[in-house]
Amino acid sequence: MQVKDSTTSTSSTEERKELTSYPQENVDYYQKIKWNGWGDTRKFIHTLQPSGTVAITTPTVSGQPLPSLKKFILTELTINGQGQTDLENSPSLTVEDIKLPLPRAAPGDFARELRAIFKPNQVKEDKFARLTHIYGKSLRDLIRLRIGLVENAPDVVVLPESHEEVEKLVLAAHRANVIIIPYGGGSNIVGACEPIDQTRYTVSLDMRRMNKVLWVDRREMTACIQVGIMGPDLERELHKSGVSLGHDPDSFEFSTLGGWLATCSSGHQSDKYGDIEDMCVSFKTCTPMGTLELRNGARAGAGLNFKHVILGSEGTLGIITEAVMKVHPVPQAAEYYGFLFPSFNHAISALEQMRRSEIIPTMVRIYDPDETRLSFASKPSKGAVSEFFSAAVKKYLQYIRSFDMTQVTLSIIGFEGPKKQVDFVKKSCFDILAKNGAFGLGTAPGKTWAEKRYDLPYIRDFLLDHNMWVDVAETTVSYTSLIPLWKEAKKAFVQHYHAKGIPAWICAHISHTYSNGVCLYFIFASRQNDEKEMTPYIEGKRLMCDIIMKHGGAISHHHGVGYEHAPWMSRYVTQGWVNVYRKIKETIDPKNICNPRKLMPTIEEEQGKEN
Ligand SMILES: Cc1cc2nc3c(=O)[nH]c(=O)nc-3n(C[C@H](O)[C@H](O)[C@H](O)COP(=O)(O)OP(=O)(O)OC[C@H]3O[C@@H](n4cnc5c(N)ncnc54)[C@H](O)[C@@H]3O)c2cc1C
Repeated sequence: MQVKDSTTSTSSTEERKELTSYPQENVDYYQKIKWNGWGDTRKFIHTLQPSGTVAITTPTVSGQPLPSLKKFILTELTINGQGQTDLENSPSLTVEDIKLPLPRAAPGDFARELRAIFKPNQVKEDKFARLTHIYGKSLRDLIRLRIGLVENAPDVVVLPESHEEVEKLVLAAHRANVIIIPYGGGSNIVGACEPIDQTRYTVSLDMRRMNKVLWVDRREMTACIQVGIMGPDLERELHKSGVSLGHDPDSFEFSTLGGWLATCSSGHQSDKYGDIEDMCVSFKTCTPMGTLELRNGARAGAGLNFKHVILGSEGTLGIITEAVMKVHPVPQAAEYYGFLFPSFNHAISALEQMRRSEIIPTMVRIYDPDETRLSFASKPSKGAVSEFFSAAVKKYLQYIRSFDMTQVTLSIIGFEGPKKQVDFVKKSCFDILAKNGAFGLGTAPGKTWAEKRYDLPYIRDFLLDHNMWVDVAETTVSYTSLIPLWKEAKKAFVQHYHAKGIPAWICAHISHTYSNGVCLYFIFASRQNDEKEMTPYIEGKRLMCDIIMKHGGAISHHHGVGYEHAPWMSRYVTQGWVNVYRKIKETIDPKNICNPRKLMPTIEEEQGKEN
């Protein structure tokens, strides 16, 4: 093993600079995204104002107060009502404070081959480029960046612009035994892009310059797309031809088509348009054994569907460069409504009835009572009239409809498609909702949800700035196991931390629905200790995964595996399939250069010899 020196590598001032404003053309995405937090460097900054109120700055509003958020945090993150009286400060280190390991020397002819394949501005070796391609956006990643815990880094970041360049690079890397880690938006939260092998020269392959829609076929309703394209760019380009992909994950603004395919991603409207694997027709994958392609076509019954060997393979079998995706017309109507139910059970009962009726909305999100309260507490004040209306609704529900206000459950339900279809589906669903005690809030909450749907993750940065942490766990679970899992996970999580004298808070929502189950998504929070130790957090995450497995849930519905979930994979897919995967990997990538030590545990890890 090579011994690393912890000195910083050199870089030009221009490349090291984090951008806080960027009208410039030709700025790469990694320079526009927060290196130690979520999202765009220019917007969605939560701050604590001198008055003590939390405020948010967005591209359009500066310092908009969120009057209830601080009180909510201080009263909810407690043990038996006892907790902090004010928020503490825990600032992050700066880029300059962080020391990266020195880059390893490129083996053999590899450096010369890189220069032959790529233009100089496609190959970055500066500190900022290397630093921003080490981690994804998991809590563990952000904490390590904020405290400067960096043990390994890619030696070079390469930004390809075509399939042919990737093809040549992979073959050169195979010859030289160089590791390649594909990097899309870097939005994964499972350690999927992190270089773990410290012995070999490592390339982070940033796909985001491969961002073109190559063609749209309006007859077959398909589009061929370079997979480094980010969500908003993709939809903007498709809309020019009157079509849409309809894939809208919470990370939409900062993730790529390639990342979605490689992690089996799922978007808000998956109930109608399907998950990413349903939308995908074919793609090209550059592997050390050459490029693997699939035929286009509506469907094939000729043997195994090899599409599924690559989908979800998280860069461990090769690099996806271009994909043919199904598209659909930009919806004529898109209507989103808010409802309040007397309880989580009432909302689930309505959902099951809608599913059984086979007339289903485009999206159903159901927030449990704790997340309902978080949702209301994170809102900006809308003024006196709106506040009066909210108070009146509350009184009506409490005294006329006999709602127990501690159990109120918010749901956002959306309908998209041709207007006639939307009206038909809406009518059927509204009848079912009414029979299950739902109180309609109209389109205002739906509109707010649609406008703010990408904003919630920014709160995590604010919590980290104030010595707290928040993380998530999600799963697919059957209707039968849904409530038992929800109850046990919430109770066990809080008990686990309280037993150690640490405050804890947990909520959940249903984010995707199927005829045989749902995606149940937990959000949980606690306080950091002064040393920023990750053990307490990792214990909580393990606890959640174990409970999910106990109730027959999937180890992930849409966040993927990386190395975070790899320890559960033998139990989840069973050992037989782990062995099959290993044989496929050996065949396609015999030197293990493609994103090693992700997705499945190594034999040594299984035998407990490595962590
Ligand atoms: C705030 C937040 C919200 C999120 N919400 C959702 C959600 O609603 N739905 C959802 O599905 N996920 C969600 N995620 C998880 C994450 O956004 C998804 O896993 C996403 O698909 C990752 O895409 P990416 O482009 O960022 O990929 P990256 O994070 O860059 O990479 C993910 C994995 O894919 C591999 N990879 C990337 N590009 C390629 C390629 N071209 N060829 C081969 N392998 C490749 C990488 O090597 C890595 O293993 C969320 C994450 C965050 C932080």
